[in-house]
Amino acid sequence: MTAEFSGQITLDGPSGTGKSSVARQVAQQLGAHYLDTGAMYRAATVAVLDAGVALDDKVAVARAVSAATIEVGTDARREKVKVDGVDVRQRIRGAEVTRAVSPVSAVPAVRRLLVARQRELVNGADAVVVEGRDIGTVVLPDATLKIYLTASPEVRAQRRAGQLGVTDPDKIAALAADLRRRDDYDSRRADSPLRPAEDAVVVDSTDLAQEETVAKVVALALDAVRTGQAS
Ligand SMILES: Nc1ncnc2c1ncn2[C@@H]1O[C@H](COP(=O)(O)OP(=O)(O)OP(=O)(O)O)[C@@H](O)[C@H]1O
Ligand SMILES: Nc1ccn([C@H]2C[C@H](O)[C@@H](COP(=O)(O)O)O2)c(=O)n1
Repeated sequence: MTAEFSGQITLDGPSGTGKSSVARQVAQQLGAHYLDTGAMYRAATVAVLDAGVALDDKVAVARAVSAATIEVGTDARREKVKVDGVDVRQRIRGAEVTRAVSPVSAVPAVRRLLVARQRELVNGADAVVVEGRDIGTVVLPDATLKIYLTASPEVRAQRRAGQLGVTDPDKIAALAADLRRRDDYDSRRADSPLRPAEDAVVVDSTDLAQEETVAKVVALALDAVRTGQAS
């Protein structure tokens, strides 16, 4: 563990670029807290699905999210995601939630609720790594270091296949289509679309091993603290 870092690191980027894996490891190496904001939108989606409301009924969607108690932890070594006291760590990664999360997260009232919660969770932490889609642009615009993580669509689909143990080429093609569909939705929405912050450092991990990506972000973070700026 390196104890030299204090401040906020944001890690945004498209689906399957490795944000969660990299952010968690960077946080562990820097002794920082870690917040997975995608898990918060996924937990909100569980609440919406369980309320049985139509995904295009924005008022009902926001009401369902507001009525639920969503708990997401910030310990980089122990994942905690609960909805109304129920552990949903596995459920939020399933196909039902993954299909519904983009429309739920595009509802402005849902974003207002969760962004406020995200700021509450990280403010006060001496060191924190926060990953998502709008962290550098909206949630923490004054962060110490902003990273925008990318990788080619082919590599992202292969990584997701490896994560799920999928080898059938047709299924890998379906995973690639799902990544494209989600990125398209997340980048085209009106409220807080996926895009790099103007002052973000773009890290292309296409040809990097995960440990190399982590090492690069850790080096940038320590450099940002030393020089007082991100790049
Ligand atoms: N160079 C690399 N950098 C980051 N992750 C990598 C790398 N190589 C392989 N991976 C793997 O890619 C997979 C996808 O990573 P992860 O789930 O962290 O992505 P993500 O961007 O958080 O995805 P999503 O936005 O869909 O939640 C993981 O199994 C991770 O270990
Ligand atoms: N800051 C964030 C984080 C996530 N989302 C939305 C868009 C994603 O498709 C979905 C799931 O995120 P993942 O777990 O795949 O990182 O949540 C968002 O809009 N803003």
